[in-house]
Amino acid sequence: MDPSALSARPVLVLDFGAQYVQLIARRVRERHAFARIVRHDITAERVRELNPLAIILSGGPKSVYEPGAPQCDPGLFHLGVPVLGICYGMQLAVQALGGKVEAPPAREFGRTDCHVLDPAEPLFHDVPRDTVVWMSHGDQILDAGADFLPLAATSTCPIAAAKHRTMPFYGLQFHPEVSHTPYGSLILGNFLDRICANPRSWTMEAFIERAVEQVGRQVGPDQRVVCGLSGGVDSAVCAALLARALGPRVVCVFVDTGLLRGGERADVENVFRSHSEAELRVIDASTQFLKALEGVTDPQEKRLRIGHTFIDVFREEARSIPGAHFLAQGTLYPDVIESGGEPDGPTATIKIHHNVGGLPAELGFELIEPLRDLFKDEVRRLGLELGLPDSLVWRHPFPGPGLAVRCLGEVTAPRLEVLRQADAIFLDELRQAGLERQIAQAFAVLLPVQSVGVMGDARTYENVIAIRAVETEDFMTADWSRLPHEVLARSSTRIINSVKGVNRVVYDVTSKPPGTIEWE
Ligand SMILES: Nc1ncnc2c1ncn2[C@@H]1O[C@H](COP(=O)(O)OP(=O)(O)OP(=O)(O)O)[C@@H](O)[C@H]1O
Ligand SMILES: O=c1[nH]c(=O)c2[nH+]cn([C@@H]3O[C@H](COP(=O)(O)O)[C@@H](O)[C@H]3O)c2[nH]1
Ligand SMILES: NC(=O)CC[C@H](N)C(=O)O
Ligand SMILES: [Mg+2]
Repeated sequence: MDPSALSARPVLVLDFGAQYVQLIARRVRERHAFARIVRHDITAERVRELNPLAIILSGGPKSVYEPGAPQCDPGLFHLGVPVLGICYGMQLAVQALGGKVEAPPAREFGRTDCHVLDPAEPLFHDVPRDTVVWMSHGDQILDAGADFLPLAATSTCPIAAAKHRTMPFYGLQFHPEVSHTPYGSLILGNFLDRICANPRSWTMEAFIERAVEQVGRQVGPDQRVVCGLSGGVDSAVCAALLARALGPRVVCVFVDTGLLRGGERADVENVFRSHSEAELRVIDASTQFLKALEGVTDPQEKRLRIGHTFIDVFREEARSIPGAHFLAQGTLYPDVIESGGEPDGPTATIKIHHNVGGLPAELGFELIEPLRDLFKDEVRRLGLELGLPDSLVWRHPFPGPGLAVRCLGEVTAPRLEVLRQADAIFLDELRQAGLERQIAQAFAVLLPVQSVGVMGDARTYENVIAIRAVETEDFMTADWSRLPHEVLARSSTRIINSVKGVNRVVYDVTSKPPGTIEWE
């Protein structure tokens, strides 16, 4: 299925390496326009094919005049599509269109007072003339040339915003996407609504309609869909959408990988049967997964093998489902971006998500991934819209590769058991402290190192468990939770006292970035 077929005309966000490029995409979506992040060197020809509503050029760490600084196809400026350049993006466009960019003596970082020059300018509609913006730049536009009209200024940056006099190009030296620019979201909204005539069609109701129609068209009346169901919110929402489109032609398959948490299998069965009438098959493939992981310690290799084993299991099961040509998965936008290698997507591979980069070349199925364009918070809103219970919609995510990517080093049954016990205790402590909803995801990790301890007057040399709790909405960025010390203390004591083979517990205080949520 064409991944963008379900979506409205996109706002393409060209990624020049900005730390929070996803934030731009999310802000655009909050304004009911469909944002897609693409590589900075996407060709003007490809952009024309994608028929975008607008183009946004992101910020970036380089200086536009440096050799090797990332460029964009200059043809973009002549497509007649409105372009908004943010920081690096503005500097790049102004340089490409005849202006001059340099590093002035004073750099600007953080909150800055900004003066809007013309209150009638649509980009600044309803924005106070004197406002605060968030700056983060060492370079700025020294001379925009005769073709640009300055729109705003700060005390050291005379061209804090500008527009081209004849082409639909707008530039902002400051960052409208961060919450420290109080009117930033409004400015982005003005760009979309007043300059791009945004039809505001990116809503979850409209999404459901389009998705149901698209899936109904794709799957013939005698064909059936195998839907990988994990108990997580993504696959539950995916299954609910498919059930709406196809009724009993959806068969949900839950795979017990042997990499699940304690009690997970029974939980998933209970929850699913209580809210869905679709068929559910539960398959125990734990031996197969453990065998595939034997001797493997490299994180990417683990993910690849897990992705392949999932497909083997789905294929085997599909043999007993007549007309099962399709495999549906609850793949989300972050899974796709982080796996890298998407045709138009940004290039860096962070990790191979088992359900994207981990798939074998010969799948044997046509994939259906109706959530492939959505962020997690959007999937949750979709779930609520589809009538799924709160308890399911707000479940913490659990990755398909499961405990395998939290069992650092080799994955063996005894090591998994140590991890499973420690994880259950930590989650139980969080539940008892009433912290579950405020935390986005929490888990234990078994490290491949041993440390010295003393227990009952005797020396020990045993495993280390790391515990991790993070807060985030979209799982693209995250901060570690400031858990109360008592909760950490109780978790640590209980884990060491009751899990055999563990003598030390540490708490992970790394945000994302620079860390990722999982350790592998
Ligand atoms: N144990 C499993 N059995 C069958 N399919 C699975 C299993 N684990 C993962 N999948 C498939 O892989 C997809 C991606 O997994 P992922 O963990 O990202 O999503 P999820 O489990 O649906 O939601 P969440 O992110 O909330 O855990 C799932 O939507 C599902 O289709
Ligand atoms: O189904 C999945 N297959 C995977 O291969 C995978 N890797 C990470 N995750 C989950 O994605 C979110 C972001 O995780 P990271 O910050 O570790 O990339 C977190 O919620 C992770 O648990 C995965 N889910
Ligand atoms: N945040 C940015 O985009 C910075 C752009 C450029 N590197 C500068 O310092 O001005
Ligand atoms: Mg999951």
